[in-house]
Amino acid sequence: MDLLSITDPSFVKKMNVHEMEQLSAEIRKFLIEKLSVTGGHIGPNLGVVELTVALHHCFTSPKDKFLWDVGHQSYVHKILTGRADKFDTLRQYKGLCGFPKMIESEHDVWETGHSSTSLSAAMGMAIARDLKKEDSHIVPVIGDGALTGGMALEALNHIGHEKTNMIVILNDNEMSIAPNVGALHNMLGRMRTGGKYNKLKDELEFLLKRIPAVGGKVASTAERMKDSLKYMFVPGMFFEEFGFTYLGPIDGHSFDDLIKSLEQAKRTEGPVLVHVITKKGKGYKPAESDTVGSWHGIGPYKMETGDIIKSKNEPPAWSALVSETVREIARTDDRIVAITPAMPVGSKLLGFAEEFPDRMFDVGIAEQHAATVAAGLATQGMKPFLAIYSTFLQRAYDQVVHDICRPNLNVFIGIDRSGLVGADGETHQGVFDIAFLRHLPNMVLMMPKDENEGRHMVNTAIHYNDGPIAMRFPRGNGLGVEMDAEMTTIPIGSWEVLREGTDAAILTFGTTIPMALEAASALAKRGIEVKVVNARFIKPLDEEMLDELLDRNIPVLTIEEAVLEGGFGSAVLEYAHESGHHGAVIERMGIPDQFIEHGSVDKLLEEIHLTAEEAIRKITLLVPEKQKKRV
Ligand SMILES: Cc1ncc(C[n+]2csc(CCOP(=O)(O)OP(=O)(O)O)c2C)c(N)n1
Ligand SMILES: CC(=O)[C@@H](O)[C@H](O)COP(=O)(O)O
Ligand SMILES: [Mg+2]
Repeated sequence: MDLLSITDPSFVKKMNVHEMEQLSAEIRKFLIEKLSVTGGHIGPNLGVVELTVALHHCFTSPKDKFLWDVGHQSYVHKILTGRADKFDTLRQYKGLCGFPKMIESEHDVWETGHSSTSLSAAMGMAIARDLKKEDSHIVPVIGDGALTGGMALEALNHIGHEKTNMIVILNDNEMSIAPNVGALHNMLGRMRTGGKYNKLKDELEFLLKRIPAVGGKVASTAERMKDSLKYMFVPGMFFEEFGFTYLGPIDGHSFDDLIKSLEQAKRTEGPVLVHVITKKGKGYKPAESDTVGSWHGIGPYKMETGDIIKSKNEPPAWSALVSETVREIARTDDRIVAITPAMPVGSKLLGFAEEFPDRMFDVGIAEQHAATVAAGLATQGMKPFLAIYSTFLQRAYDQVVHDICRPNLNVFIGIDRSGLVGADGETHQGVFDIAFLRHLPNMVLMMPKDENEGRHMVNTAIHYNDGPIAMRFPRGNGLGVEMDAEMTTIPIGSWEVLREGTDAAILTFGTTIPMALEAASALAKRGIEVKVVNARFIKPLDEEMLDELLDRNIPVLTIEEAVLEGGFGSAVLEYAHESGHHGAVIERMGIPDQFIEHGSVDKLLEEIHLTAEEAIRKITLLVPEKQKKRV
C-alpha cells in the first residue's frame, strides 16, 4: 500500500496477519530509505515495526492511549497515524519531530525524549480514566534500557499497589544505546530463556504421571510446587511480585504471538506486563548486526552498504577529546574513575573502559544514581569523572546539590552536549545547566573556547581538589586548533582577553566566541573598538577583570548559548549591582524564555538572533556617540 496515503490507523484493525506482514515490509523499506537521507533513530524503529502494527491492530488509538518511552522509536506509529509524507523533514527545522509531539497528532498522547517517564504518565492517565469512569486501555511501551531508569521502578511500585488496569509493553531487545547493563537486564535475560520453564514443567509432569501408583500423587505435589518450580527457573517473577500479570516472553516479530498476547492482556484485570522480545535494527543488516550501539541514532548513510556519510578529516568530537584526555591522565592517576549513565558510546568512553575496565562504570539510565556514586567515590579520595549530557544532568539536580556541592566533594562533571544540540530538539537542548548550577555554593563551572583549552581545563579539573568542578562542552566537533604539547592548569576564575578594545566589551565563552570576534572585527571597521573576553569561568567570575571593565564605564554585552534567565549574563548583572556599579550599561544575548525546537543549530541560532549581526546591532546602539560621528 502507499504509506503516504494513510490518514489514520483504523485500516490496520481490518488487516489479517499476511497483510500486516506485507505492511511491515513496506514500512521497513520506507524507514531504511528515508533515514539514509535524514538520519535518525533507525535501529530502535526497525525493531518495533511488527509491535507497533500489532498495537494499532488490537487497540483503537487515540481512545486507547499509546505512550512511547524515550519516544525515539515512534516513527512507525507516526507513519501509521498519517505522517509518512513528512519523513523528508524528520528532525529538521519546522519539520517532523523525532519524538512524540502532541501538536503533530491526536495519536501522540504523551511527549517523551527523556527516558523512563511513560509508566508514571500512564498511571496518571489511568487514574484520570477511572475517576472519570471512562473505558479505554492505557498502553505504555517501555524498552529494557528505559526500565533501568529509577522512575520506572517508582511507577511499577505504585501501579502494582493500586492494581490499576494498564497494559505495559516491555520492548526487550537486550540493548540500551549500547548493550544493556544491570541486574534487571540479567534477570530479563533469564526470563527470555524462561520460556523453557513451561516446556520443562510439562515434560516433568508427563514423566511423573507415567510412574505407576505414586506418579500421580507426585505429579500433583509437583503441580502444587509449580510456583517454587517457577521461582527456580524464572527468577523471582519480578513483575508478578509487583502485582502485574506477566505475559511472555513472546516473539515481537510474530503477529500470531503478538495478537494472541495483546488480546489476552485486554481481557486481564489489573496491571499486565507483556514481555516482547525484539531485535534492534531488524531487517537491515548493518543495523541488525550492530552490537556496539552505532546504529541506535545515526546520520545519513549509504543504503546499499551501510557506510556512514561523513565529511572528511573532521576535528575530534568534543566527547572524544574530553574522555581521551581523562584516559591519558588516568594512566598516571589511579584515583580517576569514569561513570556514565548509559551513554558510553555518546560520551566516547569505550577506550577508557578498554584500558581501565575496573574504573569505568555504565550504571544504566540512572543519572541520579550516577551522581551519588561519584559523590561516594569522592568521599574515599577517588577522583570521579561523571560524564553526562547537559540535558540528562537535569535528572540529577538534587544529587548534585545534596550529595556533591553541600559536602563539597571533589567530583569532576563533564557536561557534554551543552548548548543547542539541534536535531533532538526541545527535550535535548543543553541550555539549562548554567542556570541550575551557577547558584550552587562550592560549584566551579567553566567552558573552554576550543579543544586545546579543553585539554588544559580537563587537566585543571582533575587536579582541582577544593570541591566540585564542572566543564561544559558542546555536541559535535572541535575547531581543529593546534594542540599544545604539554597540558597545563588554568587558574580558577581567570578570564582571557582575546581582543583589546576601548569602546565596549563582549564577555562570552565556548561556542559563541567566534561569533563575538566576528562582530568585533565588523565593528572595528566602523571605528568601534570592542574588547572581547573569553569568560571561560562562569563561576567564579573574574571579578578583578570585571571591576576593571565596569570602572571604565564602557558598555558590556554578555553572550551565551544558554538560557538568559539565571545564566551568565544574570551573574554579571548581579555582580555589577552588588559591587556598586549601579550605572553599568549591560546587555545580554542568549536563549530566550522558551523551549527551542529541533533543527540545525545554525538555523536555531538565527531564529533566536544569537548572531554576529545582533551583537553588532546591540553594540552600535550601546555606543551612540560613535554612531553619530559616522553620519
Ligand atoms: C533520562 C535519559 N537518559 C538517557 C537517555 C539517552 N537514551 C536515549 S535512548 C536510550 C536507550 C534506551 O534503551 P531502550 O529503552 O531499551 O530502547 P531501545 O533503543 O532499545 O528501543 C538512552 C540511554 C535519555 N533519552 N533519557
Ligand atoms: C534518544 C536519545 O536520547 C539519544 O539517542 C540521543 O538522541 C543521543 O544524542 P546524541 O546523538 O547527541 O548522542
Ligand atoms: Mg532496548
